[in-house]
Amino acid sequence: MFASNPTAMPTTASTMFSAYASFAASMMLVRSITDQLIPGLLRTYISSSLRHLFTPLSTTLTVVIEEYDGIIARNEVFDAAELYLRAKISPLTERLRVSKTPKQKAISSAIDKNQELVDTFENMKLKWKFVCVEPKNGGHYSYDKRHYDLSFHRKHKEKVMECYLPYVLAKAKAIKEEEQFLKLFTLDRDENSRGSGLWKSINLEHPSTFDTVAMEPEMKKRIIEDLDRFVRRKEFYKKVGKAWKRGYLLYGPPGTGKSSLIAAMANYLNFSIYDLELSSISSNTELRKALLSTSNRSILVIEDIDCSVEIQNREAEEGAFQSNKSKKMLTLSGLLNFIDGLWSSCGDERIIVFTTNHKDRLDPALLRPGRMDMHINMSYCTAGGFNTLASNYLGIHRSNRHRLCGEIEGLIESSEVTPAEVAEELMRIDDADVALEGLVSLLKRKKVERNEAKEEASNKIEIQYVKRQKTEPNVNGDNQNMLS
Ligand SMILES: Nc1ncnc2c1ncn2[C@@H]1O[C@H](COP(=O)(O)OP(=O)(O)OP(=O)(O)O)[C@@H](O)[C@H]1O
Ligand SMILES: [Mg+2]
Repeated sequence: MFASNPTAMPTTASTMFSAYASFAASMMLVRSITDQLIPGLLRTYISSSLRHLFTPLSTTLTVVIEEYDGIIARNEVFDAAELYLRAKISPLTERLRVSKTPKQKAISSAIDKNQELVDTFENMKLKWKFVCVEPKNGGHYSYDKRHYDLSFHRKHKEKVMECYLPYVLAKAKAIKEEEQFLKLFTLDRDENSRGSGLWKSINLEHPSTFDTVAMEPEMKKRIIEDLDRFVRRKEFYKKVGKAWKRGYLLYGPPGTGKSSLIAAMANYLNFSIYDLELSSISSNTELRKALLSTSNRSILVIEDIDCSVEIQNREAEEGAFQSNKSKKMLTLSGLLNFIDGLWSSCGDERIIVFTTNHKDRLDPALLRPGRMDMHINMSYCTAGGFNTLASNYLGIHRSNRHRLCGEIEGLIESSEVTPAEVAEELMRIDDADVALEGLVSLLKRKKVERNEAKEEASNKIEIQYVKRQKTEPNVNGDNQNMLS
């Protein structure tokens, strides 16, 4: 077409040059306008996003498994990974953390921070990395933030989420059951309310079991049956719309086995213990946080509830409400509300145990029927309790009954001796004759002391009565004089 019209060429070329010149000029204009209108940062973002569009997507997907879900609740996947990975350590790992508790049969190891290991599952390759981030000065956290990075080919995403992670959880559960790793949790706090406020744990190594706790066999049987019924009745609790929880109040003098019984319950049920010291908590909000972050299948223990001054009784609480401190203070109603209300909606298979040396000092609201399902009196040592201790400490059973057992059984209940005192006496020496003779003299001494104390107390009452009679002649109820 061009060839057939030679005159057209110069016109076309000049048109092209002028078109190019005007295009270049417009581009420069656009550029200078964008430079002026779009700030530098946004420009960089747009250009990096555009670049990203044209670079191929990485084939690796990394899942982050943090130790805490939010700030307070433990992430069960993290705990499971910790257990699961112990069995996966390869000879190439460069740094390990090792530990062993008396109850563990073997040394257990875990990868140290920034170490990696590779696992395979159904032809998938999975890379684990343990990461610890130290707290920054002035940051939100005062403790190491720990997490695992789990990396794999992104095409396996569904399989990892639906098969591999559930497999890790199931494996960890099996390892835990096999090792009977019960935990004892306490709040990470000091008396100035410092610390992370999170639960920290050690392995619960308390050797107490229902076989070793000295108490009346009938009472022991009732407790075991109660616990059995509780764990069996998941469906029942659901059907009647009640929270799957059970409360026990253990009361009795020091050294009668309250803490030993709690450990026996934990060992029997395979439940971890959360030991909550109310004095380390300063507000209802903190209490809520602490309780919400406990796990299922656990026993929450609040010892010496009568000593927790702030929550002792409602009057004190009402008084406090008038002061500015009220908002910060831990209140009895905060505690009770939690037990009754919030607790109902937060998890399953929870046991709560209160202990006290003085049941009579507790607020009636705490003792109301329905609040604590079972009140257990941990009394001074009974004949039944003595037989358990004699069997545990000296190997004395019905078949090889010792000649002093009868005398001890006759003396023990009137001596008001605690199982702790009996245990101490029996542990003193290996020789059963000497140990039991020692116990007989302890019981006799205690009995005399007790009678003397009783006599002294009744004398005191008599003296007071006589004194009052002298000052108020009508103290015996004879008010004839007043009437006349
Ligand atoms: N009923 C019991 N059966 C077996 N051992 C016991 C019993 N009571 C006490 N003991 C022995 O005495 C020690 C102290 O008992 P424990 O701590 O269980 O008493 P407690 O009632 O919790 O006391 P406190 O009120 O001071 O907390 C235990 O380690 C255990 O050896
Ligand atoms: Mg105790």
